Amino acid sequence: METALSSTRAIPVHPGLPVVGNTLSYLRDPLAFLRGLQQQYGSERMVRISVGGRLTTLMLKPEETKQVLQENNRNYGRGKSFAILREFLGNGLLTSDGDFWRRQRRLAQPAFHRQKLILLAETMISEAVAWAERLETMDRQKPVNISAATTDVTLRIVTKTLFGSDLGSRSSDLGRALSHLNHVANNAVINPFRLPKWVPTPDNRAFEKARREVDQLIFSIIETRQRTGESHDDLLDMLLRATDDETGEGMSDAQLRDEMVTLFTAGQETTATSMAWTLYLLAQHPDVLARVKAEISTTLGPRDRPSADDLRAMPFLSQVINESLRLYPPAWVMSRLSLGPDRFGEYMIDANQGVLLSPYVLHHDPATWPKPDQFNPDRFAPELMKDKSDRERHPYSFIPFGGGPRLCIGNQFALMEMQALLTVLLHRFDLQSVPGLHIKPQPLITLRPKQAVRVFLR
Ligand code: HEM
Repeated sequence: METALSSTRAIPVHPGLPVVGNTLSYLRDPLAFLRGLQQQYGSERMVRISVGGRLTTLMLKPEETKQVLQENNRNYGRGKSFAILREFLGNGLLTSDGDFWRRQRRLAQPAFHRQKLILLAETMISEAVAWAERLETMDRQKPVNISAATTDVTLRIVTKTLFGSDLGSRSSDLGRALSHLNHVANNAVINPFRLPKWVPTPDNRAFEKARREVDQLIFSIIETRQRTGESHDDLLDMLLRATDDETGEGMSDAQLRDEMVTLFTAGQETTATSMAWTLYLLAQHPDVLARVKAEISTTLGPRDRPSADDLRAMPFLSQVINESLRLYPPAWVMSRLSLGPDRFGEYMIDANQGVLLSPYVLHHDPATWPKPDQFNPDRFAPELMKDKSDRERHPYSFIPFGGGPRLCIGNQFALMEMQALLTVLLHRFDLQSVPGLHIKPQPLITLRPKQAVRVFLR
């Protein structure tokens, strides 16, 4: 014990201003701030920063990130930063912790197995085709707002794959109500002056109204399903029928509501944003675009509509998606709270400490990713998966979907959706950039393009 203590070294602390610490630098430009820390403290592997009155340890390397997310994951909980999300997601997979989370994850996991996802692939492909047809009716001389277009199509896909296609007019009501709730919640999360939810501010009232509307719709859909007993190939059905192997119990209606809203929220904006970034990058890199289009053409041959098998048979398309997720990971930071002490070599993190993990920082580490700002999908070619010293890249140097037991449950879903949309769109259209358009990332809850992405579809 004595040896362990004597070999402990203090984690470096980034100097800041009295009282506010590093809050202003962080708020001014979070991405530049985090990358600056990586440059300055990378060799120390972690650094302490003080943001919003709380000391947090930022992990700068894959090994320590892996320890938090995987090796010692039971030592880390969600912490306070998830409180606002919990207000509208309830106690769903994203916001719950401990044994409750473990049970929910066990129940939900089978719905995301590969074979089950294949059933959803057909819905994704049909929606992709309908999307391309809608885009075909637009004026080709004008640039298309691709951010709005990807929001629209991902909303349709997530509503259909979660709640099925038998909703009729309730489908668009539900899509609208959920995205409204999402929008209101986004504002709440980024508003530092938000008053407690019991104060009837316009924002709080809008939030309550949106939540009531979503709840009414979801509970009525669940009730119809239970009453008719009809079977559907959608996620709601899979979750309705899920029972815990250990206890034989299923989910309550309230829990189902929380999981459905969670899946919708976690799955829609992330995928829409990644799609917009990918199309932006492709429009800026005609050489890469030509290679993807050639791969799609060879795979599809004379067919217009891809099959689920086609989607998995295009390695270069997957490389492009990975490289886009590397440059612009929608979940750019993830936070945790330590439950007990944890040792990292010479460093010690005590109980009750904030820990920040950042896919964005890891994805831009020049030690692993030479010229990290360059878009180069060949980095993901199997023979090139090496770091600067020609070693295999550490698996945690690329974590757009997180890692360990809390790895994104929808990762395969999201990749399949992106593959379907990109395949159909790029097969039908030629993509061209709008001259002079250079878009910076804006780190909100997700890492969004700062302005709408516009491209020519010809
Ligand atoms: C490009 C798209 C996506 C990205 C980049 C992404 C990223 C992530 C990340 C990084 C986490 C881990 C968060 C943490 O550990 O703190 C996560 C968790 C989660 N994601 Fe995704 N996600 C995407 C799409 C989806 C989709 C399509 C769904 C559902 C249909 C989904 C559902 C979830 C859920 C439920 C969790 C919580 C899992 C748990 O803690 O057990 N995500 N996602």
